[in-house]
Amino acid sequence: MEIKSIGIVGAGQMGNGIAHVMALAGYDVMLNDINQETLSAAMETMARNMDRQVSREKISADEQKNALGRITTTTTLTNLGQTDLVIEAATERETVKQAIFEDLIPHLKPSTILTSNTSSISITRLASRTDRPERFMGFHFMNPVPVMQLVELIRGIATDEATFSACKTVVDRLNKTAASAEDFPGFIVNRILMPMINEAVYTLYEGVGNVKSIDSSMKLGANHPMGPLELADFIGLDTCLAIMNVLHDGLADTKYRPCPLLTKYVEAGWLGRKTQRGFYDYRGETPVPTR
Ligand SMILES: CC(=O)CC(=O)SCCNC(=O)CCNC(=O)[C@H](O)C(C)(C)COP(=O)(O)OP(=O)(O)OC[C@H]1O[C@@H](n2cnc3c(N)ncnc32)[C@H](O)[C@@H]1OP(=O)(O)O
Ligand SMILES: NC(=O)C1=CN([C@@H]2O[C@H](COP(=O)(O)OP(=O)(O)OC[C@H]3O[C@@H](n4cnc5c(N)ncnc54)[C@H](OP(=O)(O)O)[C@@H]3O)[C@@H](O)[C@H]2O)C=CC1
Repeated sequence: MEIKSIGIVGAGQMGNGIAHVMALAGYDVMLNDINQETLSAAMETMARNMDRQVSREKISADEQKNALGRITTTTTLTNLGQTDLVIEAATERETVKQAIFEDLIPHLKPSTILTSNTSSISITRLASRTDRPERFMGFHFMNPVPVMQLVELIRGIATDEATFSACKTVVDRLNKTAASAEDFPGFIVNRILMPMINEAVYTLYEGVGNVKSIDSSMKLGANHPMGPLELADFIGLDTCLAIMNVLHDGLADTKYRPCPLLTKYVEAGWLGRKTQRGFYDYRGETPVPTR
């Protein structure tokens, strides 16, 4: 089945990045969020990110105009029912994702493929609550979506080959690279990346280093493009904590216990860049470490 239209649920940093690349690749995109302001902010972010691509001659002004014209926004979830492929990119909480799929199901075409951009939650469990586990899978983009090359494709226990192949065709059309991962907590990237970030928070918690020395050490000593605490702020500390909890619960091993300092930042509402404060304070000209 050929995918022509794509519904995206959640217009946060991942949702707007996914809409951006899908529209540039020629898909009709319908972007949904519970918040009209979030939808307006997402359209502004996409226009700004495409402006930068035009100024660097990665895309033409016409391509930008056509891509932005292919995106419609809606606060009514059920409007996504007639799209060919739905990518759920709402907050990393299983109850939120389940409620979205439950509300959407009565309005879907029989052929619509359902996917989730979840960073860690069981695809098989999400699929089992829908009417179409064979047409359900994980479609996991990396942040920032317009820049990162990888998309993890995760089959649930019931996902059929036609669904996998339709999603793989979409990844190919985006000129990105698909990696197939089995459905275990955190899949591949976050199974490896998130314990490193959590360990960086323990290194801070135990006073082995401060925010600046930990990030500089990993940038200059291991050639990472961002230090682990800077990266945690970039991903969102709520998302990092949610992923650690899924690893901890799902793999039942104490080595995945979330650092209490990570929990404390999330309890404070210091979620990183998206709330302007996390391991760094972003409210001034340059980011200032908070510890
Ligand atoms: C949590 C999960 O489930 C999975 C995940 O996503 S894990 C997180 C994975 N992501 C990472 O690890 C990112 C690590 N960081 C990096 O790779 C780099 O720091 C970075 C690409 C984000 C920025 O790179 P940089 O060299 O410092 O900045 P800069 O030169 O300004 O930007 C490089 C390019 O990225 C673009 N870019 C940067 N931030 C962007 C953003 N937020 N959105 C869109 N484009 C962006 C720039 O426009 C620039 O594009 P061109 O090459 O086309 O000119
Ligand atoms: N951040 C990252 O680096 C990565 C994240 N992911 C995954 O992508 C998903 C989204 O993460 P991210 O974009 O960072 O998170 P954000 O917090 O930036 O965005 C989530 C968005 O979903 C909205 N939302 C919440 N509930 C609903 C709902 N019922 N219907 C529609 N929209 C809703 C939120 O609205 P409001 O703010 O009003 O609550 C918010 O706008 C998560 O599953 C995350 O694990 C995957 C790869 C990388």
